[in-house]
Amino acid sequence: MKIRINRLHADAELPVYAHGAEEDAGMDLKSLADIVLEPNRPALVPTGLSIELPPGYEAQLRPRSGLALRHAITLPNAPATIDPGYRGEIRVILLNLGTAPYQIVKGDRIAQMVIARYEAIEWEEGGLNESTRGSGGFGSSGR
Ligand SMILES: O=c1ccn([C@H]2C[C@H](O)[C@@H](COP(=O)(O)OP(=O)(O)OP(=O)(O)O)O2)c(=O)[nH]1
Repeated sequence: MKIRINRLHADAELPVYAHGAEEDAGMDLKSLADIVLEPNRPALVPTGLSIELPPGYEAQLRPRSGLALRHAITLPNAPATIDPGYRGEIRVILLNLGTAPYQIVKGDRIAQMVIARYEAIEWEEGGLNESTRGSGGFGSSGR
């Protein structure tokens, strides 16, 4: 499917699948700025992109596993939600869980974006059907 996208800055780059749409779920998002990530200080990183998702679709932003493993860089709000009605710039909240500052350079791939369908639901109040689990949870079935 086609999704409308705007570059809000001449240097903004469209997200791409690294191995093609058949093999990847996530497209890499690139930073539009040089930013130093200080340990334990969330930073808002611009992408220079805005999109128009059809109703029933969201974009989810997720960490890149390489950055997470090698540099302890994550998205504290992952999976971040980009709503179909949002027309502003997509920005990525990055958090450095390491102990040393980490330099993000303009053009670095900082996160991945997955386009996902969701159900728009209405609540129906009333009796709930019985189930085997019932109200058990939080380890009730043992280790
Ligand atoms: O990492 C993120 C998270 C959100 N957004 C944008 C798109 C999203 O549609 C909008 C609102 O996000 P969210 O609903 O998570 O924010 P909120 O804290 O609940 O604020 P709001 O009251 O604006 O909904 O902000 C981003 O660009 N990056």
